[in-house]
Amino acid sequence: MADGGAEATASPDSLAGMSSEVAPTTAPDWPAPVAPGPLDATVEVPGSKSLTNRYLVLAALADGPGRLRGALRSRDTLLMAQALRDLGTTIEDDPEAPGDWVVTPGAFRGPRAVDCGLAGTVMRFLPAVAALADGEVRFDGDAGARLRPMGPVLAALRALGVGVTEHGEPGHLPFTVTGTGSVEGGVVDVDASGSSQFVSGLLLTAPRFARGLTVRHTGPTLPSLPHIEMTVAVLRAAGVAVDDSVPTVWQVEPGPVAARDVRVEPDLSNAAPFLCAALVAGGTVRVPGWPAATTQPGGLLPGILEQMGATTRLDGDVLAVTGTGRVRGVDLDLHAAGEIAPTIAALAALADSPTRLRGIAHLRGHETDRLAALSAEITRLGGQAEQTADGLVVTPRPLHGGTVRTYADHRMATFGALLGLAVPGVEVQDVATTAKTIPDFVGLWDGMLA
Ligand SMILES: O=C(O)C1=C[C@@H](OP(=O)(O)O)[C@@H](O)[C@H](O)C1
Ligand SMILES: C=C(OP(=O)(O)O)C(=O)O
Repeated sequence: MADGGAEATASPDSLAGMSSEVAPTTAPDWPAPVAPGPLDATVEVPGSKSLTNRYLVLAALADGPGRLRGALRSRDTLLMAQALRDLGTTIEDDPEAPGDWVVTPGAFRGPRAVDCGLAGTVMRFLPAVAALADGEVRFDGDAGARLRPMGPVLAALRALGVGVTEHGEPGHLPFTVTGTGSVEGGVVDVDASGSSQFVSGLLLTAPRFARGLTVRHTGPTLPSLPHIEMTVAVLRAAGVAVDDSVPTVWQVEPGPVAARDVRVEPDLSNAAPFLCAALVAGGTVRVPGWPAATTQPGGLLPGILEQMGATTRLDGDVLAVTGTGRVRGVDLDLHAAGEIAPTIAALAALADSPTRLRGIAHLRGHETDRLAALSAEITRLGGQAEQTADGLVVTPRPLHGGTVRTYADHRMATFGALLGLAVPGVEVQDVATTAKTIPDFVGLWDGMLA
């Protein structure tokens, strides 16, 4: 089971190799169900993608075996696990504790090839790990992954003396990192206006650099700060000293990464379409396991949904969102929580007044150009949505049925599902793309409506 070995659960792993280019042509469009009436549902949302992939990387860098409980098993996390295995880490299921991953660190090895799929976390978090390997590590992914920005990560590694060879468009996959077994570290400037993951990916491996690492952000904007705070929090929880007292500068001390036994929070961004369903259909949707405090950007959802007309209540660890079927438009700066923008855009298209979403220019480099995709798909169904320099303006109009194109983007599929709750005749192309972060999306959606 070490070194590239298959894990015991065969079926979820088969998702990891699933090509998002192939899926759309083989699967029929999914008829998105119309809400049967006001909802009264409890939805158990699987683990957080962002936390699972951070914990996997830190466990592989740790000073002994660790355990992840409640880890997400989806395409992005299975790709991360497989890549770490290929690099020398042992990641196994525990037959005594189904769902747990037991991670035993090993020396990182090259030459190897990493399949990033379309996962930003894999393509941005693993190049720094590969710099610790003793040989070449080639990175590539889906056709769509080759469009996603990578330049600042590659420039930072080069500035740190790590060998990087680009094989295609400069600043994009595919590329090769040539590790020598160690990285000196020091100080590096990074323009992270395109993605917070450029910073997170350097910080996660930084404690294993000989001198640690100081990362200074140089760009005009910084998206997804909660995700960087998440990186800092998981590092600190593993005993790593991180100074983030100066805004947009992060200083990671060199030192051991403690092996840990961690439980992964539910994915609050994946909870979003279910919670939003209560606003669209009326009634109440509950999500158990809601953390009292979190660095996930989905923690902002209760406040946002209240602005859009919901009432929310946290009862112990159960978040309940209640809607009336009427949605209010909003003016929102989503730079901290860009990954929930497609879901909020669906609400906006069904609202009773216009919505402006700001601060999300970087969504043009997500799984697809999400501003273009959202504008095109809202328009396709008869709505009105225009791109701005840094977001979208959505002006509600009566929508009609039609096929929502998903562009290999899981959040475009859940966007389509949400519209379908209120608009008869919506079909979602390639709903299987949801497997990127939530493999049983259709089952959970049907269960919520049953
Ligand atoms: O670090 C992470 O886990 C993530 C950071 C964010 O990326 P961007 O800063 O590129 O938006 C987010 O959108 C993505 O879904 C996950
Ligand atoms: C932007 C996203 O993913 P990634 O981690 O691939 O960047 C997302 O899940 O919305």
